[in-house]
Amino acid sequence: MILALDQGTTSSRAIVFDKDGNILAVEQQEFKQIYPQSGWVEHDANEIWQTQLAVAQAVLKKNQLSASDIKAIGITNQRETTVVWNKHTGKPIYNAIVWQDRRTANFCDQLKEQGLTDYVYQNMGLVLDAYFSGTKLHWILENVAGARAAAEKGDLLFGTIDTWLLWNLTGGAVHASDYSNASRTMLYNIQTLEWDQFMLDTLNIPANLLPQVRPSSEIYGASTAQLLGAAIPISGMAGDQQAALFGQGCHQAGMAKNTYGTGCFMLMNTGEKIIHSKAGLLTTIAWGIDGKVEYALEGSVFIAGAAIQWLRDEMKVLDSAPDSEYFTSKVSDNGGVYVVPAFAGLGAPYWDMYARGAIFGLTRGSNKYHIIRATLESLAYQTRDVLEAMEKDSGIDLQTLRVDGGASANNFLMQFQADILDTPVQRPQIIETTALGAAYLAGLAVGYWTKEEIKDRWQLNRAFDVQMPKEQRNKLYANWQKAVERTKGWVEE
Ligand SMILES: Nc1ncnc2c1ncn2[C@@H]1O[C@H](COP(=O)(O)OP(=O)(O)O)[C@@H](O)[C@H]1O
Ligand SMILES: O=P(O)(O)OC[C@H](O)CO
Repeated sequence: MILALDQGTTSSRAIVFDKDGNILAVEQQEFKQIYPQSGWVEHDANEIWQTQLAVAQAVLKKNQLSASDIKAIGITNQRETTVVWNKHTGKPIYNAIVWQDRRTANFCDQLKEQGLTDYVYQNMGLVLDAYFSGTKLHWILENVAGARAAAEKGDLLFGTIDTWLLWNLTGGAVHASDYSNASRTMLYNIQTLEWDQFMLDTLNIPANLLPQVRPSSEIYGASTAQLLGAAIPISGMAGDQQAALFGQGCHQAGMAKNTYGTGCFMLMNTGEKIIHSKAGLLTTIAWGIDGKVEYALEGSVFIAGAAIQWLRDEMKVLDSAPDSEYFTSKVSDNGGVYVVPAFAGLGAPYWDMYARGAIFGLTRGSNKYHIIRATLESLAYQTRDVLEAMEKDSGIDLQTLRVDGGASANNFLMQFQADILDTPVQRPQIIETTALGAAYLAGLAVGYWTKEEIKDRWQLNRAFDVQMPKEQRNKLYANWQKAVERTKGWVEE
């Protein structure tokens, strides 16, 4: 069996997979979202580690498994989220700054004014945006008392969540990341496969903070014996979206998947080729395996399932996210209502750090069901924005879209998605493909699986074919585009 640790934006999960890639057991714990100011999002890095450890321990205990049943551990994680800790005490010096956090937007603008946009695009494959780790790390060094001096003395370590978990699991013995996570820092050169000295100098980041970057499937170290009962090799690591691409079996260039979690992330495998987007996508490292690095094009949508959580937690119009499907069926259409959930600005393909969320088209007859429906629909429209960019950049007309992630369980959403894209949608048996991908990467490295064995494992759960007439699709999407335009540049700083 393989144990996958899936550290997401809103919860930590531990999933045990058997040799056939089936889920044997799952444990999950949500943790605190911290919003210290408008546009800021933080996590307590200790709580991330504690919840992740607790679910790993619980999944073994509740299922009468022992460490010797587990051949390897794979780690997959929310990407970009930035932790800095003291390497002697193991204590974070500040909360983890989450990928959705916009506090460095102004600093990004200054970097743009210095003419860095093209450098970042060519060498990091990224858009110069507050999304990525580099400016978050810079902020911590500049703003946390004593941080700069401690960094210069060599007392601090930086990591994205993969690195933080690996360091804790190995009792501080291993400070490493994998190619896929490193490519999201805006500090890692995806052409030379090295930390980029020019970016480090520009952001004033001492190189001694940085983890070693290693392949996504190899033995990094072992968990310390007291954590899970005995030492277990940790042999797979990848950012959650790249892990999902792997878990969806998109191992060949031209294959793509879309994950509906907190955000929505569409990735297309482009093989060993770096394709620089002209349509607002990112170029990222998919994984490094067997001495070879492969790349992907990515469309990152910041708010997707999080908008449904917002309906549940802030608007209090839902008791649970799955209820959104039932409530949506209470109205026959969106009643002209459009929700643009630009709560953290807009990601691909717009890249507007100053956009904010809005509801359009309200009339006296609008009710909560329309708003719930319009919120679900917004996930599908955002996906179309990204798919159009993907098709332009790759020159590939996608015949079907493979989907996964929590919100892909929503049948209304998946049908609407196929209709709005005018492309059939395929949902696999296992929608926990992020964890599955991490398990595959870990299992490959310890010889639990061969590449051949995992190649054709993908199984269809349900296909959603296009049913909507063209005129209706065009009208809905045109209104969406109009709504998006009106949210842009809302915050003036
Ligand atoms: N049936 C559903 N319909 C709509 N949204 C859902 C449904 N189930 C879960 N979600 C949303 O999906 C997200 C959880 O998906 P998950 O893949 O676990 O995300 P993450 O890994 O980002 O934490 C939540 O934001 C939740 O609101
Ligand atoms: O937590 P998730 O699964 O929504 O993923 C977050 C992404 O990795 C952010 O880039």
